Amino acid sequence: MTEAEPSEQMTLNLVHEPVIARKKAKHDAHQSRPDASEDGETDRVEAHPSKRARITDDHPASEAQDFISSLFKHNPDIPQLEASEAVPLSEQVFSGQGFEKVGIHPYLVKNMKDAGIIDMTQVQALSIPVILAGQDALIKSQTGSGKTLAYAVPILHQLQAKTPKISRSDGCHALIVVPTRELAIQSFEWIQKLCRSFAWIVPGLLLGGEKKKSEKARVRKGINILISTPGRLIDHIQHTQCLSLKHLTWLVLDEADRMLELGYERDVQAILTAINEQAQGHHRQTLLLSATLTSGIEQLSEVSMKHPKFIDAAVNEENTQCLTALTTPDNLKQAFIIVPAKLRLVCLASFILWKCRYSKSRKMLIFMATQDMVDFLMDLFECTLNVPDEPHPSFRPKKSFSQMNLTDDAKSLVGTEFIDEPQTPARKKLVPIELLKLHGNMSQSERANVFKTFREADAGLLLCTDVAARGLDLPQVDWIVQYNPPISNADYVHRVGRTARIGAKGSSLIFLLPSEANFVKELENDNLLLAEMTIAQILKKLFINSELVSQKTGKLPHTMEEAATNLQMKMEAMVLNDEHIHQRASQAYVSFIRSYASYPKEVREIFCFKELHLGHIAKSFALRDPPSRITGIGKGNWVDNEEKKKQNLKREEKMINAQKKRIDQKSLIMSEYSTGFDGIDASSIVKKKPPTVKKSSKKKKRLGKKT
Ligand SMILES: Nc1ncnc2c1ncn2[C@@H]1O[C@H](COP(=O)(O)OP(=O)(O)OP(=O)(O)O)[C@@H](O)[C@H]1O
Repeated sequence: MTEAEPSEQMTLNLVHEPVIARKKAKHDAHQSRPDASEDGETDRVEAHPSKRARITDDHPASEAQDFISSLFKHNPDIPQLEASEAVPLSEQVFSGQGFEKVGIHPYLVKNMKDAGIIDMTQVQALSIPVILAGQDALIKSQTGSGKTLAYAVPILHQLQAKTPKISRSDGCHALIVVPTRELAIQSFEWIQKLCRSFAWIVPGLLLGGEKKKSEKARVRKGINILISTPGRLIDHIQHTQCLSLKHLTWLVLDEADRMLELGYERDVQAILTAINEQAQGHHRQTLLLSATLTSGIEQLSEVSMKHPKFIDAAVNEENTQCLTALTTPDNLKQAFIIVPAKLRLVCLASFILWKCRYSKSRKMLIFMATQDMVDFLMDLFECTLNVPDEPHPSFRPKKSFSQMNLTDDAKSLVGTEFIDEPQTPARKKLVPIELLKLHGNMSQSERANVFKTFREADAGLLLCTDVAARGLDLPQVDWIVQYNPPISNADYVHRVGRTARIGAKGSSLIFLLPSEANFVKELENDNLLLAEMTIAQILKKLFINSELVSQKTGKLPHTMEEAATNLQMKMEAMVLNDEHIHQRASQAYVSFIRSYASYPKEVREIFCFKELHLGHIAKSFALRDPPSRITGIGKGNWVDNEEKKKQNLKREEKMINAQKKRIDQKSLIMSEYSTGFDGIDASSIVKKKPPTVKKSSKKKKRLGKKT
């Protein structure tokens, strides 16, 4: 691969001494960092722990060195981070009180009991009485703490008690707006479960992806509790005359802070305008919920709520922090790893093998920056991690000790040394890793299928974009990996919140480039404390368990570096030889570069485009082409005849056109939250200016009031 190497030759040292030295230097202060290793190991990694480390006569050192590509050379240094003073906020999950305590209807209590829900969580105990009292509320509690039931239970309790009984012809009494289709489905399923004993209350779901005609027919029949995504809802408000909001009493905006971002505020404003027009004079209660409430939420509360009550489940006598403070579950172990660009891919693949094949923790979510990255890595891992290695055809393994019909005496003469030689691995039956992907550019039926499959699976790996970052309740996820960092601390909290839900244990790992190391500090400023994991910790597992032989010799690796190189080579060979995967790799690379260039300016100092070494980044996509060749931009004079040149130009043009659709971070993320609603220009609906998000310390203080 052609790379513009830095002038100074730097070699990444994978043996553990520097880490130990660093640990020593940090010593006392470092004790505040939790230990990253989730299986009770320390950070210590023996450089060459097993018999494979020995270089025999058949494998002279020079040959072993040959195996090592430039993966471990010319990498930037890994910065040493100071220990943090941050003290994470703690939030109690359960309240220790039953739902009867707040006067909830016994049938509702029974329906919850049937689903294994007995005691209220802290946020439920705080919110339900406020909602029952008819007050508007701004509700914040950590991810996975039961906010759905915190609003659904009191709404249903009041709906069933209405006299005369509500009927389908009334239209919508409660409207629940959520940012993604998956979250809409999930909330709908819960409301359906709770409604079981109240047959006259009809919940309904509008989320696009389904024919609008059949959605209209369902609206015409009558829906009392309507759950929808914003775009689709506006479409119906505009075009479905039978959608009646005149009896609307409850408006719930779940993931309220998300509703303020990325153009959603216009949709929300349009929904509020429609409700105000149709339900004039009718008492309305508005509830805004999220695990993170940014200061901008106050503008939304000002336009949509009257004298709202602020509920923060983390606030208690000891902790009086304001509503905008970030909290993660106590049972979540968070770690970061600083990986130079060239080693990113192999570290990710090794981490997947470690957690999804070699250990018991086997349900993992990996967040990526773009849809193209998800598509590419899905295909690449399917073809490499799930396909056993073929030994090199010319390789003739020596007979193993057990294959030689030696007498016991002869065996003792030969000695056990002989067994220790690296052999062609026995053709073990490979346990495939269940790979799934989820992003906003998939059909609704595909998305629904993946969501259902992953939710029900005991093990598996879901590669996804931020479409899965908010609200999704996926049981027993062991690991959250952020292969690309999020654009804000709040997004970090939502992503890691897909694990360690409702008191369960979970772990998370974020990959950072050396130039991005300050993101750890940024998180610490919000009292989010992460332990450091090292590259050696990950690659050690690959080496010990290696099923990957060298493509060159067909033999097992002798060192950790060699094991990593074998894996990287396998992936590079796949990209090189498979036109489809090569195309995907190139698109993924371009999409990554574009998304990186458009990080919001608040974090651009950390995610600085100029710090990217594009040649090294290309390696992290298993591409051997020089960057100019991948993007088609720049000098790269790499074709040797006119015909080929034309073909390549065409290919590049096609690729760049495809990329134009996903040109910046904002539109990228908007597409992730696509509601399935096409062809409507929100600006044509809303004339009123949306609430602008300003930072105001005074207002922050007001948000900080205790409930
Ligand atoms: N009182 C309870 N007891 C036991 N489990 C509960 C209780 N309330 C909710 N749960 C369960 O907790 C899980 C998380 O609930 P929910 O999805 O509502 O969390 P959330 O706070 O909305 O999370 P997020 O902020 O990620 O959206 C669900 O599986 C739900 O069934």
